[in-house]
Amino acid sequence: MQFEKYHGLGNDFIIFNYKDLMANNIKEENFPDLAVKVCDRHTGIGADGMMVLVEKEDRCQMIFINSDGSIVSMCGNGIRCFSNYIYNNKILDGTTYKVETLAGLLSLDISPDEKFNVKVDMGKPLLDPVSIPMSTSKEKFINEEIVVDGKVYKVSALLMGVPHAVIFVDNLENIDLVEVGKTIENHPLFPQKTNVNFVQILDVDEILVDTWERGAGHTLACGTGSCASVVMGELLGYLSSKVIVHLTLGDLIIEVKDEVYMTGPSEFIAKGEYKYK
Ligand SMILES: N[C@H](CCC[C@H](N)C(=O)O)C(=O)O
Repeated sequence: MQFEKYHGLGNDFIIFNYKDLMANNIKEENFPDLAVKVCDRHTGIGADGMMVLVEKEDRCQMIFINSDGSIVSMCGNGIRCFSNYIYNNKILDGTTYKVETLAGLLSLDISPDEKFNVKVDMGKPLLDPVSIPMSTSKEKFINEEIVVDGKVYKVSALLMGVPHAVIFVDNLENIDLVEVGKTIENHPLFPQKTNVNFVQILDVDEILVDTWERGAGHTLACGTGSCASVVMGELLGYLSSKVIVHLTLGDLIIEVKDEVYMTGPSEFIAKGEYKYK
């Protein structure tokens, strides 16, 4: 099957077209197994996740699957890569794309410059535990304490398309991201697990974010996680409503208005033929 590989600030994805998968007799029930195999960085192509594009009348649908095979509703860096694929393959016209996801219908404004910057309306965050979801009787879960290996972490949780836990720290270098991230990802408070974002504030409009992703592990960037971090920082009075998020390979601009807007680049890496066994 024909694939294309893209990355959004190092968060990398393999994209297939649904029609091509069907033509190769790949059933939807095989998508999770295909994702695990194609995302393997030794025996596959290698990626943090896989996306399948379904062409529709005036929009496209994005099916997103983590590298562990879990199907989830949304991916911020992924949807910018997805729009790059749409543009390159001339699937939709114009420079505003509508993309259907399990988190809802999203609107993307593309500027096909050399960095292919895209502004995505990421929708509204949800803070009620039922929506996230969380197993707690609290009305909101903000700056609540979770103990990991004897250390107390102040955790704030929200749904930004997908579940996110946000932890503000003095210095990212002092955090055992893998250990703490993995523990909170799988904490009983999160019945569908969660992504975990560690945030270091540089200024009211400038932060560093490092993310342990549900179903994908430590990634170089997380778009929904960057949005979640700014939403929570603004809510707590730490941040302004427009923030530069510094990630390993570059920056995202996050604006919290009526909805949350994310602007950032994506890059085509390769295309080719993948043999699914
Ligand atoms: N990397 C993605 C997040 C994927 C979310 C996925 N890890 C999950 O919620 O299970 C992003 O840029 O928003």
